[in-house]
Amino acid sequence: MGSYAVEARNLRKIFRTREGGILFRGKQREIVAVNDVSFYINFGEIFGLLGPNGAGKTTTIKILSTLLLPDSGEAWVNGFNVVTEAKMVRESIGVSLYSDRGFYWKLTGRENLMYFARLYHLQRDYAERRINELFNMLDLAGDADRLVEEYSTGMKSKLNIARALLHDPPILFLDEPTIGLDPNSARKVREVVLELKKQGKTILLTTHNMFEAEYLSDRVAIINKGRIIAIGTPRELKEKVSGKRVVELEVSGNYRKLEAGLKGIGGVEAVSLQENNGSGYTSLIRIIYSGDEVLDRIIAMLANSDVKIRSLRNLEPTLEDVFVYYTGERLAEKS
Ligand SMILES: Nc1ncnc2c1ncn2[C@@H]1O[C@H](COP(=O)(O)OP(=O)(O)OP(=O)(O)O)[C@@H](O)[C@H]1O
Repeated sequence: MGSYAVEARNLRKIFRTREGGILFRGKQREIVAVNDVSFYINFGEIFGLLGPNGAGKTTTIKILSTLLLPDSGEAWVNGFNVVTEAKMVRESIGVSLYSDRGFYWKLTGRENLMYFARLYHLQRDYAERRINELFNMLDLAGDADRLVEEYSTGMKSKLNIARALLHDPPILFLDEPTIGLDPNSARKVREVVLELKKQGKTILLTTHNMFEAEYLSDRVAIINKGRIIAIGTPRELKEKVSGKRVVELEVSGNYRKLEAGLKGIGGVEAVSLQENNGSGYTSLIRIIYSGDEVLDRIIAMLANSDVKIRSLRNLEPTLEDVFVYYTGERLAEKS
């Protein structure tokens, strides 16, 4: 446990809620948000937790940040136990949670960071220098003295990351660092993540964007419904689907009726659907298959139905296909 930056062993977290909320006290429901999750992160590594909404990524980060207690299992961060040595864990980490932007809107970006620096008992001189450094690193220098209420989503996200870095922690947890950002801000945040790695930081980031996971991470854990379904370098993960072929068909019409038939074609290994591909009219079917002539059979089946093929693309397998291969579902393609 001492030799890893982060180690999680069989973590499990169950939320118990009541249907209908507080007013209508309905049946109790159990949600296993994190189910037997184990992984380690080496010092200096960027580790991506990739999974769709509700997969358990944020809950895992909250357990590792000491914000939630696990129901069972153990975890260590920087060698410290997240339950029994929570204070030492908190001193070792910087956390940027997607849901928590908690800034004072009527203060400037700089004043906000100064406030948090005081909360961390940072020396004033150090804090002033560090805040300037972070504003420069995040391309926020020009906006440092504007009120946070005037900040765009991207600027608030960057300020959130700056706050996590104030005390220069060796380990960073970034929850969906680029979600909702415009492409330029997202690119900047990715550059900053790589720069932080160069400085020797260990970074755990969550994302539902497979390109981001692949681009940034040394190793990736794919998580779905609370369980880790595969772990490895992006290359190792893609080897699980190497040798297989991937075709993406854009179709219009009622595809659902055909789904079982397509899955039944010999050589078809996984079929997944993304409905209403932006336009609202078409769906994207992604099919992983192996063997010759399988594509001909797929096309023949579609041609004999009332579904119309709008376009067809052969693709190189990606992490998305690893996810599809294991789950038969698609990652939400928002970003
Ligand atoms: N406080 C809570 N009470 C009840 N259920 C919760 C609570 N927090 C999370 N959950 C549930 O636990 C599951 C995992 O949620 P979590 O936020 O960890 O997922 P996630 O992978 O981070 O997804 P997202 O990207 O949507 O945040 C979900 O089903 C969610 O509804």
